[in-house]
Amino acid sequence: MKKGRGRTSRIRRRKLGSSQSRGVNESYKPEFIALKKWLKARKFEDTNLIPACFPDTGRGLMSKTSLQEGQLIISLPESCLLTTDTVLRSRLGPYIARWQPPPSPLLALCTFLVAERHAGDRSPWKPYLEVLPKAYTCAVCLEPDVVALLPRPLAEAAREQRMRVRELFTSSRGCFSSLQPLLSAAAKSVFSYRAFRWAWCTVNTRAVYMARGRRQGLSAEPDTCALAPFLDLLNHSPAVQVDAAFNEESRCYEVRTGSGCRRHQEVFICYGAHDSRRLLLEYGFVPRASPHACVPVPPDMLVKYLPSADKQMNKKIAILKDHDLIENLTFGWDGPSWRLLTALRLLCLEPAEFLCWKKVLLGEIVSDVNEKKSLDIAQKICCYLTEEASAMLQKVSHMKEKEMAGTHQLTLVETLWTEELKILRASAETMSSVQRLFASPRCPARCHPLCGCDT
Ligand SMILES: C[S@@+](CC[C@H](N)C(=O)[O-])C[C@H]1O[C@@H](n2cnc3c(N)ncnc32)[C@H](O)[C@@H]1O
Repeated sequence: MKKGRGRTSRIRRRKLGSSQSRGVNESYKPEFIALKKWLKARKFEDTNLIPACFPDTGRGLMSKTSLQEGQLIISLPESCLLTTDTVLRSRLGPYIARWQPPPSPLLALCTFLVAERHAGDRSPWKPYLEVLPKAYTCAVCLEPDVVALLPRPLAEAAREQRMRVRELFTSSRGCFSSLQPLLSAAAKSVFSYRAFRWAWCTVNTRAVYMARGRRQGLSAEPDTCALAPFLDLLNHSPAVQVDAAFNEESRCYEVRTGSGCRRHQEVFICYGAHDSRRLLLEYGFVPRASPHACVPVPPDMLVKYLPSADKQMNKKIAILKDHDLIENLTFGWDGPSWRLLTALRLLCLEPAEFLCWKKVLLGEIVSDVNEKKSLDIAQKICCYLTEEASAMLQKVSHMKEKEMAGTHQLTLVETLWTEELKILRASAETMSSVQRLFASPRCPARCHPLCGCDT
């Protein structure tokens, strides 16, 4: 019997499949039946994908058959897409066209979503609106107490996002009230901040990229978002490649798989090479064990463990700035990034070595002393960030116990810190093994990339 083809391995494989990715079919649900009927009426041809709920990723799309590399998996006719043309051609169009200053494409889409949701049964988009999430978890929706638990730069970005959405809402109030003749309730209550934020999150987390020219009646801001019913049930995986674009010939938005997919597995697309913090900020989720995940080092941490008396420090910092090496310095699953290590090597140069700074920027190792010092500093920074992550996790756990904020939001933050802690521990481990090599007087096995071995 061939290895891995026996009964035991089949059972093991089945168990793996069920715990990791097997989804529960949701296509029987009334909202999906209605959506399918609506799509069919708009000439959408049935696909091999069905809505399902997955243990790790929640609601997504499952393949009924195995998919080949390069296969067309969705082809959504233009009539199913919700774009600014949909808005301008709708009953809202003549009102929006009179707004001064002209609204951005984003504002037009958000306004349409709020008005159509309010229209309920009267909206031709009802079957689509019915399957949209009722609530979101991207940063703008997080409670202030939860935002305060995020890593500092992310908390700042979250507050900035909140301010931006608030500002867009406040500055558009006059425009919303002009829609009163179309509404069956007071414009103020229909266009509440909550309703507007829901619409903003819908566009931000679900729209596909579809660049179009400027439309009359709208501002000059880029018009790049289209809502794509059904297609927007696809979840993100950094591991897949897809080809997705509007096909001018077929007039359909098409998605082709770049990698195959087994029957009954979740089908993913890739939203971009985003790290976990960005995914939380923009999409409201944190993937587990993502290969793109990393922990950024705040620029002020770089010099925290270096002697303040270093007379060349200002020059070194200026060089790092000139060469764009002061930001995007990270720890990853396999240790400090090349950028981080290069920045530290430069900062750790002894006065006599300073003339070699160009070599450092080219990736050369100047001396064992410099290499060891850089690694020691990297380890200290990693240790500091590890302690910070552990302390934050304790805080989150305390808040969960005392029910001081929404459990779902707290769990999201907890997942982020837990993932970062895992990365930092993996990084520390890699650095320790290299440091051990440096500790031995002769180092016959200096073959790790961090060793700088050039054989
Ligand atoms: C375009 S929608 C995908 C469909 C969505 N899951 C749904 O039920 O409608 C994007 C949202 O799906 C969720 N999502 C996408 N990829 C995910 C993943 N790998 N793990 C967990 N949630 C994910 C996030 O909430 C994100 O904002």
